[in-house]
Amino acid sequence: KIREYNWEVKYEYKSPDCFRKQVITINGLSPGPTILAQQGDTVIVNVKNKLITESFAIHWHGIRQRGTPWSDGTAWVTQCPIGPGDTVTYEFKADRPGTYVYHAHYGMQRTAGLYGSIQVSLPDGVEEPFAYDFDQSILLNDWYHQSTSAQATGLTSIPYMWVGEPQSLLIQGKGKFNCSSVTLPTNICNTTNPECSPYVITVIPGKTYRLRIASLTALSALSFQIEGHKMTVVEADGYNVEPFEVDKLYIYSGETYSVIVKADRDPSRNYWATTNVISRHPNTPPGLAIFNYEPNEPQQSPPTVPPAGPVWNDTADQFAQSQALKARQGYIHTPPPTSDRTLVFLTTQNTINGYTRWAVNNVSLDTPETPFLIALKYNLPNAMDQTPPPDTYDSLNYDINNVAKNKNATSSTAIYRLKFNTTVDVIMQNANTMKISHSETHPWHLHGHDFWVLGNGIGKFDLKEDTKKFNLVNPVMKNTVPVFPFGWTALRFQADNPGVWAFHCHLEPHFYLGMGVAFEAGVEKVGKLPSFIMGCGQGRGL
Ligand SMILES: O=C1O[C@H]([C@@H](O)CO)C(O)=C1O
Repeated sequence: KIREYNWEVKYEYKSPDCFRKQVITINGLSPGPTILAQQGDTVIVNVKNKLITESFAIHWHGIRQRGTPWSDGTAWVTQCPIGPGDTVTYEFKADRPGTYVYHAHYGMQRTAGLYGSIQVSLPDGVEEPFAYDFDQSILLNDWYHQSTSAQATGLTSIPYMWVGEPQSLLIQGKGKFNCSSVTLPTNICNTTNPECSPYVITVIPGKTYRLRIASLTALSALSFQIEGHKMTVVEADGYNVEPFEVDKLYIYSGETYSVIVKADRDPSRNYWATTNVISRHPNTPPGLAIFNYEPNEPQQSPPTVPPAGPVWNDTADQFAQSQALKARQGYIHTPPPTSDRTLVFLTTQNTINGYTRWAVNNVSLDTPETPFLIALKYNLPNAMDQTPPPDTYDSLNYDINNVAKNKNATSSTAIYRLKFNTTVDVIMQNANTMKISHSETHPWHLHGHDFWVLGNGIGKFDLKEDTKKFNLVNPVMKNTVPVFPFGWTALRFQADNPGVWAFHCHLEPHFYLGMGVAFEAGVEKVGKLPSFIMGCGQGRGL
């Protein structure tokens, strides 16, 4: 079947957390419309850019884009940004069931509100291995009052102006900023504005719910919980996982989970659904929604105080959830037993000519003038740097637990070229930032593929010993995975999707500052590129 959507993208004033701000909307909405498809459907999205003076690109996060690498929507990797006034058509196959998202992928534009959910259901007659009565998408986000361009300008200025912690957390686009903490006229900040009434999840007593929870935060790692209710995790990034019960779900930017919740508590009252910042020292109040039992008043505040979130820096507990994720029996995709190439990626915070950047093996990714897919498909060698970035780092001499002696890095538009159909291991190694005794959690997202998560640990990855401990029996497959402070995460994937694909930290400021790479495989097999991606650099007129 074909699922066709017509979208207009434009700025509107919105007050998602009671503070009025210019927000990028789709058909007047942020979050935008949910894309609903069935496995095997073709999704067509006609998007008109009505931003007047700004371009964009939209990434379909978790959709592999097999056969349509030009529809991946990643500015400078798979396409030129779409200019004001243009209408373009993204077309792709929803080839796997599961929970996915879409979002802007140009500069830090995701932070302006251009995002939404994608639900891909199973074909008729095929059943999930878990039962539920109703299905609902819940998008979690963090929210800044400063505009995207002001944030981006600060990050690329000398001195560096860090974006800081977000002002609020949004649950399905709704949050509550404490307007009385600032002196602003009530037309700019007003907590009684109905636009920022809490999001309500309405349930029927006794029924079972599948909540499809996704995080598209700019910066924050989150925990999510529903007061008094246990949640059973059943899906992660489109794959069935061996069910496990939690009272709070840790979720990192770019991840999606399905949890099963039973509405089996005292139905005479409502409950809080809350989200809290974890992994970074929080300076953002929790996000609150109402878990409403019918027929209680939806907006009726629960009689209790919202449950406290988990301790923000309990890395062991966060790590434990990652360890608990296993492929579900009967749904295991067994990884190849060995890999053809191993990339060891040390990720660091650096300076380049006085600017703060992030780098992989000391190379910070620069944006080319001609998107990689166009440059490689048309063999335009002077469109990008040709010196291959390094496969590994000097692990013998690099101390991941201390600030680097030499903080300098280089920047480059060179990418990794993988042999088509080979198996590639990527070891993500986290290190100390430029601040003493400080390392952050980074969620890494791979475009165009899902990867097996073979293992993770705290400390420096030991190529000999840790490789032996890889889980080759029932590793979960994902498209986004956290790498914990001072820790490592090992991934394996098959370079079997012709195209050029970004692999990057999903935190907006970090990718913007170069924390990513691009992988090419089988680009000669890519079909004719559509003209809508070609409007910049050497792609013009080809
Ligand atoms: O990229 C970052 O910069 C700041 C800090 O390291 C310097 O201000 C921070 O917390 C980041 O994640």
